[in-house]
Amino acid sequence: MASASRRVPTPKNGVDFRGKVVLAPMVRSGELPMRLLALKYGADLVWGPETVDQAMIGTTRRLNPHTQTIEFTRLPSHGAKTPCGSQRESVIYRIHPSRESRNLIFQLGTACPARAVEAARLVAGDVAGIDVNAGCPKPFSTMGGMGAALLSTPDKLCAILEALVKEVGSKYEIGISVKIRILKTSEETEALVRKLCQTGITGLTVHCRTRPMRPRERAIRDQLRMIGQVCREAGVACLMNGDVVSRDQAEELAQEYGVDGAMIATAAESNPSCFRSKDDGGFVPWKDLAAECLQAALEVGNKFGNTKFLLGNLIPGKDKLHRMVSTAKSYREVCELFGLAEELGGIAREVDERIGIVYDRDGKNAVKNAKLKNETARAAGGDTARKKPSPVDGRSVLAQRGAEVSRALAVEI
Ligand SMILES: Cc1cc2nc3c(=O)[nH]c(=O)nc-3n(C[C@H](O)[C@H](O)[C@H](O)COP(=O)(O)O)c2cc1C
Repeated sequence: MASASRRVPTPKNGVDFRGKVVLAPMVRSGELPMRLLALKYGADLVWGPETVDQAMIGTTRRLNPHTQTIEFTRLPSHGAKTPCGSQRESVIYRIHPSRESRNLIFQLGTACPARAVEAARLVAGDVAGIDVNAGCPKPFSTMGGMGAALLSTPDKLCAILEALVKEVGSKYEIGISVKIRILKTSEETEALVRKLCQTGITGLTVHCRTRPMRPRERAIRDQLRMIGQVCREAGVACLMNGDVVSRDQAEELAQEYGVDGAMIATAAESNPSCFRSKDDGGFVPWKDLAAECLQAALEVGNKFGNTKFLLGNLIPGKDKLHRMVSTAKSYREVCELFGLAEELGGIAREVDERIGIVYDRDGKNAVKNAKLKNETARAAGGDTARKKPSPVDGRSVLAQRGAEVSRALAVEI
């Protein structure tokens, strides 16, 4: 891959993007289990999903003793309480310090330098870099002046990056970077990239689509060489993004266009082993990846709904397991569908319990969010709280279904 003549030095606790093939920031798809899988299969760095500054500000950082993860949690913003006065905290961001911190880039959604700094300071000690999202075209992002809207307000974008470099990058010795889209003309993009490279950032990722382009439209690479050149002159590492599907292809493209590395999104969403080169073993079958994803989700106590979403990306839509997983009501049920009840049943039961899912006599789900429901019932003088979940009798319907499915699919674990 291309080497720079002049380089913005890599901060002590940061990472150099040069020579790297990395997992893209993806809301929902880039949660912790997927990042761990991508790292396992050779991603050099992983971006977390965009997190809006205001969502981070006001969170509490704590170590979860069950999972050894760092969680940034907050109480629901509406302030509503259960009748007994307690509130359920939601996890806004979760990091596995020993398995990913040194390779994790936190991506911020922001439109304000002061708020960006306040939010970034909360995670700066736990990550290798802070990235600003200046490429998301979705209305929820652009309406607040964030994401791709920042491409139309380059002075604001530069002010945000400069504030982050000064107040967060230098103090925590990590890199600050930005992810942009290409603009309509090469001249416009060049002017923007030159400006951004003067802010003190260490890296820039360019998604080779313009703001109005849909994800299915092919990425446009004809501005890439110029962007790589401008970044190289300024000593800023440049990653390309858009329609990159594997490590081998990423390395070829980076060489061809004179950029420092590549970022992969949708190809990694459906197969995170795309980061492994052919020589090292190449792509892994989806059944193995789905089972590994489930295991990682249990280990880190991932939100159940998100785990089903991640599995839904890995399991082909036409496979009947896809639908069965999507209607599953507990981790234990998913383990049985995969024929993994023996290996993972114990931890699945534990995690289900922690997230408030209990089973009824038949081994089916009894109550979702049982803790909350029990609290409500207790406060209202009801008796739901006294009912304990019964152990599963014999061979449950779920177990039978799981065994059938895993036989049919010959899931090899
Ligand atoms: C499910 C999903 C979520 C995404 N979320 C983000 C995000 O949080 N921040 C961001 O900068 N881009 C986000 N993107 C865009 C990707 O990072 C990437 O730029 C885009 O998908 C193009 O890369 P690809 O052609 O490899 O898919 C998202 C894309 C997908 C598919």
